[in-house]
Amino acid sequence: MMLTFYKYQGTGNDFVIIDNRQSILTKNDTKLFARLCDRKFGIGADGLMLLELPNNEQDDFTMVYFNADGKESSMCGNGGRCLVAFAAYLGVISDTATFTAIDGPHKATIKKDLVHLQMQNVSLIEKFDTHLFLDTGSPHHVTMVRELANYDVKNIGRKIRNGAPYFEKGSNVNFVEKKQDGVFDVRTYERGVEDETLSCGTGVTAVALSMHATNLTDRQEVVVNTLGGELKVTFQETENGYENIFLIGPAKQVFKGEIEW
Ligand SMILES: N[C@@H](CCC[C@H](N)C(=O)O)C(=O)O
Repeated sequence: MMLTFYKYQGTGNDFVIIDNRQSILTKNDTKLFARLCDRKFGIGADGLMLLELPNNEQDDFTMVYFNADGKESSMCGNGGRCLVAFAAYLGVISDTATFTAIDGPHKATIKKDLVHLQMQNVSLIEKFDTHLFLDTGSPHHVTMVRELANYDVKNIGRKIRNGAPYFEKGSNVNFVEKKQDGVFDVRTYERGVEDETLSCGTGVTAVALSMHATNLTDRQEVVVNTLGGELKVTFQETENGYENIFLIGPAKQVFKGEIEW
């Protein structure tokens, strides 16, 4: 049997997307998802998403996200932006979307080819001597480094991801360098891909909030450069933490295809 799929990328974080409104696949098809994400034996991607029917009257669709290892995971910011672009391509939405992902409800708008995705509020940023830790829909360890371009993200990231206090559950790990006020470079080791990816949207969001929380910028509009391109994060600091957080950037369809399954 042939399965129709779509390939999308958001600043180089790439995804297989399947229109699952007819429930052709289930969440238990984890071996299939891992095979489709495999860069040698499948299509190749950092993750896979199912666009499913909404579970309530407000939503346009439901987002279900799996890492490249085939396991369902927490929120994917770049994935969410790509799924909004896919929903527009399908005609499920025009230029605004309301959908639910594993971390709760999201709103998004498409403006001039950029997807503005609202992320969950963040009330807790844990500060340690060497790093910060926060959850922006997915868990993120954020640490400042020098000479980011030459940094061994894969090996040092893997060690932190597997070490205390994260162990098997893991964390994504972001290495950051300040470029100028309100502009930061980041490279991310992603849990579930178990490698560096070109970009991580929840990671970029975590970096922007962390930089503000540690006074490395007082701007509430932060530019974060990833290896795959530029993302912007806007937010408001309130007495409850950070609210009205938006992750803003491009999301492009790369190709459509069919694969035997
Ligand atoms: N690439 C993502 C994050 C995907 C989830 C992550 N790998 C995890 O398991 O925590 C993004 O753009 O946010």
